[in-house]
Amino acid sequence: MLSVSKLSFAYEGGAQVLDDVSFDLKEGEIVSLLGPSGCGKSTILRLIAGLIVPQSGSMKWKDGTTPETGFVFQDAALMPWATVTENIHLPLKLRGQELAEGHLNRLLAYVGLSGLETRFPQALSGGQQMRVSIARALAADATLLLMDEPFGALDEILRFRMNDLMLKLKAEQGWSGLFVTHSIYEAVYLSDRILVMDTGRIAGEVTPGLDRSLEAQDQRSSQAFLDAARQVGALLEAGSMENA
Ligand SMILES: Nc1ncnc2c1ncn2[C@@H]1O[C@H](COP(=O)(O)OP(=O)(O)OP(=O)(O)O)[C@@H](O)[C@H]1O
Repeated sequence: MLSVSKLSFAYEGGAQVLDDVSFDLKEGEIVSLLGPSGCGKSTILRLIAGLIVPQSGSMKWKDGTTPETGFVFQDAALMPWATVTENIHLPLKLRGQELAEGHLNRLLAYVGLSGLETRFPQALSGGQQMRVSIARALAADATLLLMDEPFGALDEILRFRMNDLMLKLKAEQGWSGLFVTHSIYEAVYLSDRILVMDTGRIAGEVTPGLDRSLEAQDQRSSQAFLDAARQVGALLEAGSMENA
């Protein structure tokens, strides 16, 4: 779906943030970017979203066309004056498009928000707000989701539930995702591949290869899970030793 090659980037007047970053994202894959604070994870998402432009390197989309992209951020970033339905609708409305009622209802059911259509964000829990944010990202039939620590502010139980929801949605809808997280366990559970970053570069790649036919609990306690977590930990540790 996307081939990123030798991407280098520095913010204006600042030091080099990314140095020669290359990776691929295949269709239907969730790839996580994991690494220490300030290593450049969000910058990669911003480059892919086209919000900033690299000084060198290339990003090539399959067939040469940018896919329909949805964004999910750490803060659900909902409009406080708009209901659940209106918030989900908003990005499409801004583009002059309507969301068919059947599609809206399906999305609400997917993310478990049926019955809360007329609620305002302040009357929703953190997890419910995040689910509105996910439904909003999916409303335009996104084929790529760019997610920047979407569950960082949630407690662990809710985070597990949201991780399961993402896997269910991905299995049903087939989008691809680039996912920034600080959590090794979340990355291992959610990802087809994990790109472990060091300052401005990709230090290594881990492929968890979990057996998705197992129950969530069994996946999380499987040998494959533990091995992947250990590999990610070792790559992070090696990076931090190098920078010490
Ligand atoms: N708008 C900006 N102008 C100048 N420097 C910036 C800007 N945004 C980020 N940076 C710097 O670029 C580097 C990478 O930032 P980035 O947000 O990509 O890191 P990150 O890995 O996502 O960090 P975190 O995990 O803390 O969110 C950091 O040193 C940061 O201070």
